Amino acid sequence: MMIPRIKMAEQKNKSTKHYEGRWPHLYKLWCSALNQESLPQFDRWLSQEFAKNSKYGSRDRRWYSECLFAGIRFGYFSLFCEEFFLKCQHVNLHEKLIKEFIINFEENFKNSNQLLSKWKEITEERFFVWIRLRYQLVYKNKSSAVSLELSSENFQLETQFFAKLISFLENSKDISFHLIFSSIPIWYKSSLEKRIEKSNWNETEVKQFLTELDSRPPLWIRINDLSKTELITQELIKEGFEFEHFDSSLKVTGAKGVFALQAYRSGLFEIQDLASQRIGQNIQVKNGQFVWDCCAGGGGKTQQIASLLKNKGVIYASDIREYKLEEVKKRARKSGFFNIRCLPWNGEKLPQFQKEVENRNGFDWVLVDAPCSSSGTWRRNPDAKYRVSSDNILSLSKLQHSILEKASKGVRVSGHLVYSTCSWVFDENEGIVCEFLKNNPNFSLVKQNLLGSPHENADTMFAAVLKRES
Ligand SMILES: C[S@@+](CC[C@H](N)C(=O)[O-])C[C@H]1O[C@@H](n2cnc3c(N)ncnc32)[C@H](O)[C@@H]1O
Repeated sequence: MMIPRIKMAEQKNKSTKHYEGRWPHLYKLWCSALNQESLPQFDRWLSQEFAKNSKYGSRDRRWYSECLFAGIRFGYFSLFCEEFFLKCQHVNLHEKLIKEFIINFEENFKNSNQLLSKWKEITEERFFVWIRLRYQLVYKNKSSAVSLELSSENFQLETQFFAKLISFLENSKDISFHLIFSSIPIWYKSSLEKRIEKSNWNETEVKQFLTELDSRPPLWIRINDLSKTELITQELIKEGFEFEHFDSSLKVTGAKGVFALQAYRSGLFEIQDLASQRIGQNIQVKNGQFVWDCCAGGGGKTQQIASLLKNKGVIYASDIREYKLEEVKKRARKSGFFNIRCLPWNGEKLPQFQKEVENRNGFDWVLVDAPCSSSGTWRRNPDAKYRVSSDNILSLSKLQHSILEKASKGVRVSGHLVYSTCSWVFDENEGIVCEFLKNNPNFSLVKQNLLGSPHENADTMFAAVLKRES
């Protein structure tokens, strides 16, 4: 395989040759990802690959990880460029031509299977030409650990074509152009238009939202017990991390992970995105109250609620996947929370809670952190944007509506129902809440908000607080 000459700016004192040696390995990893039965959950798949390849050092891993994530992040864009280039490289580019090509592209690529089979047809070298050109634009504006540059004598035609195309995509008012530039499948166009309209986003907010998708989000941690803040920050400083403090949250930057820290191992803090923390903050529990976290997953929010309750109240954690509840129990033990009771639930009839719940006529708080498209987590998991198409959104919203309806039966009079997702799609959020309120006049809306990006440097999530009046 021909390896293009490249210049790497990761460490200026290292020879270019050193980095060139990595490209064949990168291509092999990329092929292996594409040869899975379906698009793998990328972060999980990559850590398994690294575990199999102990020969990769930590710098190599960081480089491969950044490049492969860029591959997934900008894979839709790369495919668009390659198809467009092959068809129109000798033609003068103009807005109408690009528009027509986008319509054609949308027709041909309607789901992840179609994308995946086309990605397999493009040589890895050509696929990464567009990725590298696109990635450079990110690098210009942000400090990043890795930079990829194409040598000027290689791929000149592609580089010139890219520059012309980008000037159209960046300067157009057409939302389809922005979607292509941000490598978001066009099938999200109507959802994004609806979000812009309903949230009344101005141009800056739209730009901020789309630009933040270009790179990974920062690492956010949540302090379990504020009285231990000093202990945590001391260890972070000692281990060379930098951080910014926001109430009980810290934005942490460092060359290594935080898993090895004593403060993490002894449960003094949890890794939790800021937007996810904002959801938990809606649950304003008082000492002694009862909470049901009915889609608890691995227990991120269960832990947060437990830290608010300080063992003076009870939390039931449920999920359809029982193995996830094992994780909830493990984390509870680590953090010293003794008031978490795990009970599987399949989203239908209420589970058999202990008598204590019946005695109180239900829960003070029920949290429905519903399964969703995960569109708000694309920065972290860019593969998620290809996994869901418009049809999936429809079936997801039916499931969300059903779970919310069933879970609401667990709320006592004057208690609260909190509905949340890690999605920015209106039909999974405000749309569900609106339908629920129509069917349940005994509930009223206290508040509903989109959380995180574009207003905070975090994922984008949604939370609505409803009160049972009678
Ligand atoms: C968004 S995740 C929850 C994340 C979790 N609350 C956290 O903070 O880490 C949604 C969860 O809903 C669960 N789920 C999906 N369908 C369900 C159903 N019909 N009934 C109950 N839980 C369901 C999934 O297994 C998944 O763990």
